[in-house]
Amino acid sequence: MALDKEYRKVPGTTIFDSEQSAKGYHLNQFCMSLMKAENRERFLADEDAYMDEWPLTDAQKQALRDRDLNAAMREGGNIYFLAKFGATLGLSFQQMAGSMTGMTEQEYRDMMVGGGRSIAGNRIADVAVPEVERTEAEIAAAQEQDPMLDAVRANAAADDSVGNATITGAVFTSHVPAIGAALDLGKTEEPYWKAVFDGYEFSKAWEQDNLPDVVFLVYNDHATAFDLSLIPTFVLGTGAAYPAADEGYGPRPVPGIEGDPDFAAHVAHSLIRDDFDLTLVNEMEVDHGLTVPMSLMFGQVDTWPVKVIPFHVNVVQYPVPSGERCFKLGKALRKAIESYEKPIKVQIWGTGGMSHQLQGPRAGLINREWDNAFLDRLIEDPEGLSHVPHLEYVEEAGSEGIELVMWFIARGAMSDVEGDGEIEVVHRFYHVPASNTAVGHLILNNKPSAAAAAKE
Ligand SMILES: O=C(O)c1ccc(O)c(O)c1
Repeated sequence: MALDKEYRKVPGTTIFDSEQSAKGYHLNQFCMSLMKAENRERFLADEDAYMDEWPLTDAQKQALRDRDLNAAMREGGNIYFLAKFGATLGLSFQQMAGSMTGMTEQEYRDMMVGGGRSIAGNRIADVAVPEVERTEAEIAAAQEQDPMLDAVRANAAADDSVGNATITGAVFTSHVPAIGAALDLGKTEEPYWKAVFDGYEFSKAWEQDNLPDVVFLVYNDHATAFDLSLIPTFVLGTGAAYPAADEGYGPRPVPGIEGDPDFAAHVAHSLIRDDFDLTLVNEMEVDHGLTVPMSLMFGQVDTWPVKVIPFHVNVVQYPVPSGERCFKLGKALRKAIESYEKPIKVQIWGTGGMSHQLQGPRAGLINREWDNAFLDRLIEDPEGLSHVPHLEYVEEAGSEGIELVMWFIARGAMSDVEGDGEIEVVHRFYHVPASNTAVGHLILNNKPSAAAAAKE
């Protein structure tokens, strides 16, 4: 079922949602650049030359040249960003707002002094014209004017296939950086590393046979994209591309990640409406937390064969989210994915863990028994396991073992959780050590019941 966007019907109003944001991304970032005095000077000295430095569309540039804020908003501009442009031109916020109303500056000011625009006549019902009363030409003209439908039309034109997205499986794996280094430096045949990579031979073959269109990849950033200046709990990547980060040893020699902005925007709408207050990010570099699982599952390739939606969870600075919260998020994620009206196949990956402690006198802690009990319960009793408190992870699985809470997002999205399907354990692997860490790996096939599959 498509998400309702009734807000598009409010007269004289453009709601800045993910679709508009994607459309106006460069326009808004261009406006942001005008926050610097030096850039304002360069813009005012030669507007076209400065605009040409940005990947703006002709329509966006023309809107700016015309000082037409309505047109700029149709092209994806947001008023708070456009206000930087207006300020550069010396306009007050009242002048900017008034310029969009068809009134003179004086008329607008007088209206505001007189109590502002009345709500009477400005509700949805006041402007809704019954379709039958409009000629086809009028309808076509109105649709042409409706910028909010552009993204929808573009999607429809690009894809005429029918059916909804399906979750085909879940992959759980550690994401130790040294595994990436071993691959990149050609050490996979060394006995120490062979024992690790052998556990993924089956996985690579399985992944090729069960290639999804998109991987929803849950991981934690390790002080790479997010340092202490910004500590979001949950981050959803809504961008088009994510380069591999330089974590201090030079960037890994792996391809960049291609995102899926349209699908990610849909997931964002659905999850946020279900009260998961996500941070959305359009530009970020991704570290070993994301690239090592990709290498383990796809090997060394020139291009990754799937699109990826990165999903970061803060497990670095406490308070970090609980297993329960992540499990509930997984359930909401299933709803979000299965309501996406394109017949794409999606895998959800949970990464991080298993037991490891990278700090202090207890560094090197490994708890095989706890790890294997975790894997057993993740399969059989994920709901019960999700109630394990943070302290148990830290005490039993080491301070960095807390990464395991992320696995619940993938597990919560499996059909058996809601009782309308089953999972099948396809592969399980456990090995100690990889650097300071116990490596755990699990692959689950997701098998929704026939009734649940038909509903999708
Ligand atoms: O075992 C390690 O070396 C190691 C280092 C950094 C990580 O983020 C990690 O998960 C493991």
